Amino acid sequence: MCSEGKTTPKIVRGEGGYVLEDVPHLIDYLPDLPTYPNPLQDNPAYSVVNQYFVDVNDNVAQKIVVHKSSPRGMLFRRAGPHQRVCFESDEVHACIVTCGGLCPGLNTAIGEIVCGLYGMYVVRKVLGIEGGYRGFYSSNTTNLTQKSVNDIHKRGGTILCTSRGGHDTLKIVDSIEDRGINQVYIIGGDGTQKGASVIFEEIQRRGLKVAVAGIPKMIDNDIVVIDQSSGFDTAVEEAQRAINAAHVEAESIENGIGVVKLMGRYSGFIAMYATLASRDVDCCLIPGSPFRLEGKGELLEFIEKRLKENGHMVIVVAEGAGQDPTVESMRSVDHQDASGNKLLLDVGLWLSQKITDHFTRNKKMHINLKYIDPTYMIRAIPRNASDNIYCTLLAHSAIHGAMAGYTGFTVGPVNGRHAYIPFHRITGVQNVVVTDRMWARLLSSTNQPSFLSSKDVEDAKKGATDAAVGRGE
Ligand SMILES: Nc1ncnc2c1ncn2[C@@H]1O[C@H](COP(=O)(O)OP(=O)(O)OP(=O)(O)O)[C@@H](O)[C@H]1O
Ligand SMILES: O=P(O)(O)OC[C@H]1O[C@](O)(CO)[C@@H](O)[C@@H]1O
Ligand SMILES: [Mg+2]
Repeated sequence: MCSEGKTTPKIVRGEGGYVLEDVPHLIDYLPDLPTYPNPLQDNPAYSVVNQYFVDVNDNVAQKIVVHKSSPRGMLFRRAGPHQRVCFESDEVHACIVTCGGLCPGLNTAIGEIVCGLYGMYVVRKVLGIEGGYRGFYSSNTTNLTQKSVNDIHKRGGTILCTSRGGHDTLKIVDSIEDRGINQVYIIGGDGTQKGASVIFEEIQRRGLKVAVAGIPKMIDNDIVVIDQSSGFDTAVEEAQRAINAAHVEAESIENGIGVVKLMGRYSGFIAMYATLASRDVDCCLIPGSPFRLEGKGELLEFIEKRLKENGHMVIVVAEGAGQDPTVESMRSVDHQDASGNKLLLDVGLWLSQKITDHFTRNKKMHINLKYIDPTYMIRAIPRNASDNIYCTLLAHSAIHGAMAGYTGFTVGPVNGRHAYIPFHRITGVQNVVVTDRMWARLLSSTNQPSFLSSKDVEDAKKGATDAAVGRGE
């Protein structure tokens, strides 16, 4: 595995505090590249729409809440079809790969890249790389056609299969070069985008006319800059079913406790949003907001209090929660998956055991605890309607960008508008739940204590500032 790319940021400054963080373009290292009229101008569907093409000077602002005296913030290039493209239709040989964990909407993204290339740009050569990054050099490939992807958007998973690890940059780029591929569409999470970044670096170093486009997917919502990652909405919706079940079980028995563990290795977005959406949850625990079990005002005391008040309670715990020293014992510190991600032991099981032990030990109350772990169920399902449309737009934006010659970018919505974001802006830092207004809404909705000491509050505030700096805000 290589480290992230070292591309120098392409910053364009103008009057009035204008700062564009542009994405690389093939012309940056292939200055004589010819351009062609975009075939969309003759497409009966698109030619009737006013202003279908984006202006090359259209930008999207990262910061939309500004202060009178504060800097205006960074701009990104607006995504969309351009009047001129850098590829002729019959010269395009595209490939698509899916990497990392599953996520609802992967098949939509694959299908829409294929159909978009065929339908909008009259491309006829699209290759599916099977089994993630290692598939470039060790697996089969499959020819993708509009017919072969016809109804895959209705299915969960990825028809191309996926994997962790196996990112061998040189072998991957050799394979791209040997096969004559000139557009690479890479669908995956934060790790995948890091991998895409180093592939782009190597392609640029070799001076190849190959556009590399990243399409972000991940249920954890841990990619910075973009508003929200695709698949997240579906995962939150599916998590409701587990929370409902926990609630029904808990309220139907004396002193019932339902514990639901939701995915989120480093970030607690699924847990936080699923809790806010449900309103049946009494307590939500996420990474970044430490809690302790024993002691005044701590978790076990709160559970006892809530049971006395309501007779039942529901706890949602993100899988990455409980990483502070108090619960250090449950962490498998030395273990990593093939991609280098930290492997955790089951915080839900650990917590359930601790709660049960506590109430058995002090004999004050007989509790009935049910532990529900819907882990893979929330990501192995087909995408919902909104993620389907979202993935369609991501795929189309990626195609338009690659056809226009942009490269080394991830596409995604920034304040509601799709933009091209240079890889390095999203690979350096991970998106985590900042204990800000949304977290305050959650605390107020569940009426749980924050479990934070004054030192924790200080640390959280510092963490929030650092995270904002990391996100470039
Ligand atoms: N720093 C890196 N450099 C090169 N490749 C990387 C890097 N980090 C991760 N990768 C590769 O990216 C692929 C996916 O990474 P990972 O397993 O972390 O999933 P992800 O894309 O973050 O998705 P998710 O976390 O949502 O499951 C793997 O094949 C991994 O080898
Ligand atoms: O078991 P796997 O496939 O490695 O996936 C588990 C991980 O996937 C994620 O959902 C990211 O896709 C993490 O939250 C979780 O830790
Ligand atoms: Mg990841």
